[in-house]
Amino acid sequence: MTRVGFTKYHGTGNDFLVVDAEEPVPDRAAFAVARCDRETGVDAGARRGADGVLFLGLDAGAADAPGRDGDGRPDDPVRVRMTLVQPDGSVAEMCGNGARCVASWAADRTGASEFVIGTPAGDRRAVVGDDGVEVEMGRPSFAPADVPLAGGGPLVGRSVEGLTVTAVNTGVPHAVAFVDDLDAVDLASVAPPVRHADAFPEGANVTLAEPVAADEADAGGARAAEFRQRTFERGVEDETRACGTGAVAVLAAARRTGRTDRESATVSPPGGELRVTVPADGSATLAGPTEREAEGTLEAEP
Ligand SMILES: N[C@@H](CCC[C@H](N)C(=O)O)C(=O)O
Repeated sequence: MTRVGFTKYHGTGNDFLVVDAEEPVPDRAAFAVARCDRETGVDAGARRGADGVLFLGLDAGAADAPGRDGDGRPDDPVRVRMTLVQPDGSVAEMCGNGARCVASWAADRTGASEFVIGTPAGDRRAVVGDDGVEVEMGRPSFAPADVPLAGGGPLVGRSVEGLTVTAVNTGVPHAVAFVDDLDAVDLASVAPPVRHADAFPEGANVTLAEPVAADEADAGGARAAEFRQRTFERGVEDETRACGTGAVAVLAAARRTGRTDRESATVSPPGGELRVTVPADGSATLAGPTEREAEGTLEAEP
């Protein structure tokens, strides 16, 4: 039996097995389905199983010590190719917390601190610093073709399966609903009908957000600076401890629906605290801590 090496990382509780893309895994979907299972999957790190497997490829030469090219200029950022295979075997176009873990893994491997991560949603720059990892997340889009939506115009503050949602693509589709009491919602019951609604031909992650703070000077204004977040993830088919594309979706939807006019906010999923920016013009960013939890080997064929 062939064995492959893995490392486990998490970003604010969103946990991933990381496997070098060179490793001989014959069926990545079957590997992810088996290893991510919360009951029977990999017993490593804080929780058994995982929210996905990141198959990563470092570009040739990236493992060299970082420094300066022969001409004295700093090296170009190291390129890493990222493929996230989810617990149901599907491949996600983008994953914000996954991308933060990718940068941590690449930093541990190379000693570099700046990376360009190649994802199916496009290239994303990432910087590893003392207080965490920041990733560029691209521009959130509400355009029906981008989300994607089944038809009509943008879906902003409209009822889908009983939940008032705003649909936005932040690398993957999210249906964002603002609620007064996040803890009062039975997400496991409310989310699946929205996740599978006809409005979303490719499905959607379902993200709930509760605005929790507006400073005194802003009383009465649309200036929420902090949100709590919960996300039911497509591909995991369950609630996760954190979702980075979801955190960006919260601020993008809050701006779009007039709940805040701030370009930056703190978004807190159950697993920790994320810093998000959504500028009026330009790429969103996502920043927060990551942690390397465990490493080992696994049979390549489950
Ligand atoms: N956990 C992720 C999102 C992963 C993709 C999602 N489940 C989907 O299929 O759209 C994040 O941190 O962004």
